[in-house]
Amino acid sequence: MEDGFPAPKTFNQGYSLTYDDVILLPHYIDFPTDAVSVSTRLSRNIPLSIPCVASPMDTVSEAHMAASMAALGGIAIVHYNCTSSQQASIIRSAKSLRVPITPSVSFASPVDGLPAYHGRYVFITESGGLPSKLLGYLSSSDCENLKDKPVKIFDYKRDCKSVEYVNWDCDLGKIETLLDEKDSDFLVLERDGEAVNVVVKEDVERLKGYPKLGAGTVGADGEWMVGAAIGTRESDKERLEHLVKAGANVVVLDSSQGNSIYQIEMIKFIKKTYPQLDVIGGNVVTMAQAQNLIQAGVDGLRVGMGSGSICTTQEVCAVGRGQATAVYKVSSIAALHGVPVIADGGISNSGHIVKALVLGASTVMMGSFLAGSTEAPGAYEYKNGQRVKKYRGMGSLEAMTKGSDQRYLGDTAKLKIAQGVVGAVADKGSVLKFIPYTMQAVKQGFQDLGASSLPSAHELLRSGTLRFEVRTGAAQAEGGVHGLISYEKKSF
Ligand SMILES: NC(=O)C1=CN([C@@H]2O[C@H](COP(=O)(O)OP(=O)(O)OC[C@H]3O[C@@H](n4cnc5c(N)ncnc54)[C@H](O)[C@@H]3O)[C@@H](O)[C@H]2O)C=CC1
Ligand SMILES: O=c1[nH]c(=O)c2[nH+]cn([C@@H]3O[C@H](COP(=O)(O)O)[C@@H](O)[C@H]3O)c2[nH]1
Ligand SMILES: [K+]
Repeated sequence: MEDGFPAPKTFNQGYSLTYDDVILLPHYIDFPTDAVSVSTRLSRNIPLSIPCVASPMDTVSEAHMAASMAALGGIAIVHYNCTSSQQASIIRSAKSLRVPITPSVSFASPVDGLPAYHGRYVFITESGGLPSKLLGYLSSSDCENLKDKPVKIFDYKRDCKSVEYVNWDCDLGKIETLLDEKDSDFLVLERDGEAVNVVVKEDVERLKGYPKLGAGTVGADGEWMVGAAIGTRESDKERLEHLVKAGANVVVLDSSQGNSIYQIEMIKFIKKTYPQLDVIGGNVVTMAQAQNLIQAGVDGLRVGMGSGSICTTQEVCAVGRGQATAVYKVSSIAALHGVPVIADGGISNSGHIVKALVLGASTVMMGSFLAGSTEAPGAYEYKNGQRVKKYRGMGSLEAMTKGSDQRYLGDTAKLKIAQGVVGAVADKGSVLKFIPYTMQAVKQGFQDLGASSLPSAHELLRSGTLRFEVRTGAAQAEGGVHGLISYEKKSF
């Protein structure tokens, strides 16, 4: 008596399926939720304690995201829509944020006016950001007094004489004690003579209220592990040299279609030049694409073409694949070679994460899911009364003209075609809070399936014990909230 379909039968019917199209049939529970382990690998040699990766996008992954994802046991891949020295500086900065606090303050350079949105303080630094030399600061009441006046805030700053400095590797407990002892509202963390972070008392209180952090992603040097994205141009070889010097622990070759001569040559170059460095290739969605990159020597594969929330690739180029099918197909071949797979794009809830992992992925890479967090780059704005942050595709016109012109206007292509959009996502608070809750939900999904770990889920998948069904439109509607006049969706 057959009930549900095993994966090969579900995914070999000529349909491009995505997460919402399929549903997993529950199996047998013989362990508690807390017995589920979600520890995994990003690539051959990078272990993670949670399967979460922040996408290499300029509205997602910079220093604070990288430090916080590593503190959670995941990792971020720093984008490369900037100069190589800026990218290297983001990596160094992330590694200096031992306590992953993202301060609710703003930063300005000596030539700046009052920022439109400032938090409790505006800190003036040489570079207008961190790490940099601190030159002075203004409190929110100072800012109120200057409001609507066209001033250079540097002329009105308070000096740093009374500012308390502590070493960058100070832990949270010590920071808290020092704030009390010095009766100060904030402390500046410094490394090699530069301010690397500012910690305000209320941010310490907030951090203490978040779920307890587990094992972070720490490298052999005792610092956070941070990944970096690069392209496949000649100039990316020089960029990589800077990034490796800055301490990048893994490199992602960032392309929508990774099965190219450019990428294969780059993989071979990196494996020869930096044999200790893991290289993740992609993106791929078919077994043949994956096979080529595996043969070239990748240590991990990134899967997804057109599945991202800001992607227009499938519309513009007519190529891509439904993400559930893509993850299943690529993982099937990658597993034979021990190459971990990253399911990239299209994640909008914990159920999607469960599906991606159960279909064979070792991690999920997220853009929109993280872009509204405190840790994502950029300031919050208000749109129709809602607090939002900007989120944009790296193939959007706006992102392309910011830094990656060469990639698009390069040698042959003279006309720019966008493959992404610019948008905004709602404020979600800190990743340090919502990622642990999301992981708890993933563990509950695994428990329902009788999978106590990722390897056990993959074993259930390959043995045909896990059963799938494709949901009709009506079944999908039934699976969501329906039939109510109004409701509030609060997950935790
Ligand atoms: N996952 C997805 O579905 C998609 C992601 N994106 C994102 O947008 C960004 C840009 O993606 P792509 O346009 O695919 O970037 P890309 O850098 O791979 O490709 C841009 C163009 O440069 C060419 N190229 C690359 N290396 C070359 C070399 N050495 N010599 C000559 N030509 C070379 C490529 O063939 C392509 O025409 C990335 O951040 C990517 O992740 C964009 C579209 C889809
Ligand atoms: O077609 C695209 N045009 C773009 O401009 C673009 N920018 C990013 N990406 C890809 O989308 C992933 C993030 O997707 P989510 O927001 O759904 O997490 C990312 O991780 C990328 O794989 C793009 N795809
Ligand atoms: K899309």
